[in-house]
Amino acid sequence: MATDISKLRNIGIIAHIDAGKTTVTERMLYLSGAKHRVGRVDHGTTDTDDDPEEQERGITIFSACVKYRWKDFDINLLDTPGHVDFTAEVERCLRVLDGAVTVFSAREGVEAQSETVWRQADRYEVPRIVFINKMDREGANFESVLNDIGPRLGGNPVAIELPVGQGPPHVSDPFRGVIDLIDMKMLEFDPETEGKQVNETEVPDELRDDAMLWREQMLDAVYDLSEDAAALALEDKEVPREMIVSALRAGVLDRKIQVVLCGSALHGIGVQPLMTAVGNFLPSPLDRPPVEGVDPKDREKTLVRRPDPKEPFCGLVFKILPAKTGDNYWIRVYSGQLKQNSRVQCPNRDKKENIAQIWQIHATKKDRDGQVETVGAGDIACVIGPRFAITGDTVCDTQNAIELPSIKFAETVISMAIESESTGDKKKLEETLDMLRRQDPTFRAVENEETGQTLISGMGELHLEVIQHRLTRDFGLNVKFYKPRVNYRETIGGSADVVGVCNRQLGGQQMFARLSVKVSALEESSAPVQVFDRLPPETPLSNTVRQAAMDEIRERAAGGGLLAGFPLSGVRIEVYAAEAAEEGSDEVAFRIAAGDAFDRGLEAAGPVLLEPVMRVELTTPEEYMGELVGDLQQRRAIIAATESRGQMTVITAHAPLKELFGYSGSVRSLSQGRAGSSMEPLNYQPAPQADADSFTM
Ligand SMILES: Nc1nc2c(ncn2[C@@H]2O[C@H](COP(=O)(O)OP(=O)(O)OP(=O)(O)O)[C@@H](O)[C@H]2O)c(=O)[nH]1
Repeated sequence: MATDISKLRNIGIIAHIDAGKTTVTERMLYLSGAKHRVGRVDHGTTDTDDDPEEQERGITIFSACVKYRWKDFDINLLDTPGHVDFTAEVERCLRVLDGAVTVFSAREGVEAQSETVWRQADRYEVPRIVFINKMDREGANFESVLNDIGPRLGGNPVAIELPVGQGPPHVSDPFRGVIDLIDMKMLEFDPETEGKQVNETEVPDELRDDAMLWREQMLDAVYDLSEDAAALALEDKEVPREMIVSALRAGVLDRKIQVVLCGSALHGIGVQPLMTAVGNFLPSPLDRPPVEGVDPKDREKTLVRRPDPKEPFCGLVFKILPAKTGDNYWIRVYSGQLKQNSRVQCPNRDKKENIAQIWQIHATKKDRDGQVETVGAGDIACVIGPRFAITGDTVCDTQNAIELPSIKFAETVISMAIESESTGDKKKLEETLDMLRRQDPTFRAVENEETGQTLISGMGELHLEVIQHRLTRDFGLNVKFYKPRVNYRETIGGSADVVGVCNRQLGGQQMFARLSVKVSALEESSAPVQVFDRLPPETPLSNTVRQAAMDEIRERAAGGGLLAGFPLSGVRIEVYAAEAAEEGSDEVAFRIAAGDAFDRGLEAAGPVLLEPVMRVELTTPEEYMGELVGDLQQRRAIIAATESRGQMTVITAHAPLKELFGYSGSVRSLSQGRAGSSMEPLNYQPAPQADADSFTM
């Protein structure tokens, strides 16, 4: 177990699909001494695991995070899927990792999806290093990828390696190793040992001038980052190696630069220097800012926790995996120590949780996975025992509670009603949905007691398809699925000034209240509803009556819009005048007037139905462009960008989700399987009038 936090690295590998994330990961685990497990990670074939220990314990190794040692560093490598349809998975990893290796393909370079993950990493302020993979591929071009990182991603790459040759064996100057620009050594990786054996030699004469030029470029970056190094350079003195490394490290940690390395993970070239670079240039938990949260008892109060074992314990649940022996809770510990057989607080659920067992999952056989008694600040571990927390929840010391910001996941955009075919299955379905919901924070399931159906919601058609398969195939449930529909929202088109009135006999008494309300549309139609009490101080209302009127408006707004009760957004409601009578102007009267004002205001401001719009990315050979664009236009899509990348054209379009059901299948058939598509929620936009009318007819 790691005790020296300064040597601990919590990292993820982020990349476009196919850039080689899995291959790089596998190679790192292999080189650090792990058993080679190709194919398991991305194919999810853990159910065929032949490791009896894994089966017995029901823990799926390599699913969330593995620990390995490289030199004197302890690395926690988090698994991040590259597929944009599951960006939530990437979000949760970015939240708990300290640094990342971004992998690009030397052939395809910076792809659209690389931009998505790069920007996600920017948002979480994650320091990065870059690995340009697939240097052995035909058409590999190190310099062109390097030069794209600035303009396309806003990065500032600094090469610390230079490839020796590029491309496959049959080209005149194939890729065969790298030159380390810091130590000015040539590194070659023996294919006989799958690259395990590294031969270090002097830089050959014919490459020396070129390498010196590249080293100068690297040193220019060092001078910008370190005054001491710049001063030495001015005096024409050699900058010591340690100073170069520490200046580059500081630059990476401050997110001013990204050091760049290259290789071919598939052929075991260049991976050891990458592993060393993870230790040298990526942050330890001590290098990251302390975490901030709020005091659950006084949410105005900000609390801070440092990665110090002496601080009170706090951690974040970032992944939950079901297991026969009790769900596996993956926790990043931010401060203090988490102890086995202890109880911790989960402020998000207002519950106490048991910590029955703590496991560390090692990648190497010699370190055997093991149960540990404690896990310290900065580290990541798998815990068995909790029952209430869901992904994104905080767990903390019961006496020193703190609630960390939860992981933000996008709202669901698609729903489907489901129903168990037999009453016997009903309970099992409920339990399974509950388990899936805890595992997957972007999945919702709400039971409708009137119809007995459950409405499940997710991030897209593919997401619900995956859930559907899991329910029927993995859990053997007999479930009926209805047609999916998009999740609409409601807003208003304009503004209105209205008066809500209550003037009626109720229980033999005359009730009276009038409330003047201004309703207006917010600029952002998806912004939460704002309700303001702007009644002047001289208003003749008691605090309770006034509060009742405001509560009524807030409750009505939370109940949804006028068209069909879909969630309401983008609306501001200001209550600015009230009139009461001598008698009969109590809470009930003002609640009635407030409800009336709400309805009139929304009606007068013009209710608008909003539909989810997706950002679609389509990659196709030129010849299918016409047909695919025609198909997109029929789906009410707006083409936002068209770009040619090598032999492929990449189209970015914005289209309503309602028109995209079955889209990936249609792309495949229109292009004979040659084009591919991916989509992610973009925003909400007004739906066609006919759709809105269908709810009011
Ligand atoms: N020639 C060559 N092929 C590579 C290299 N690295 C990976 N590949 C191949 O590229 C393909 C994609 O590699 P993966 O490691 O699965 O890529 P990934 O980024 O993990 O892809 P996803 O899991 O789909 O996100 C596979 O066929 C690999 O064998 C490399 O260095 N050289």
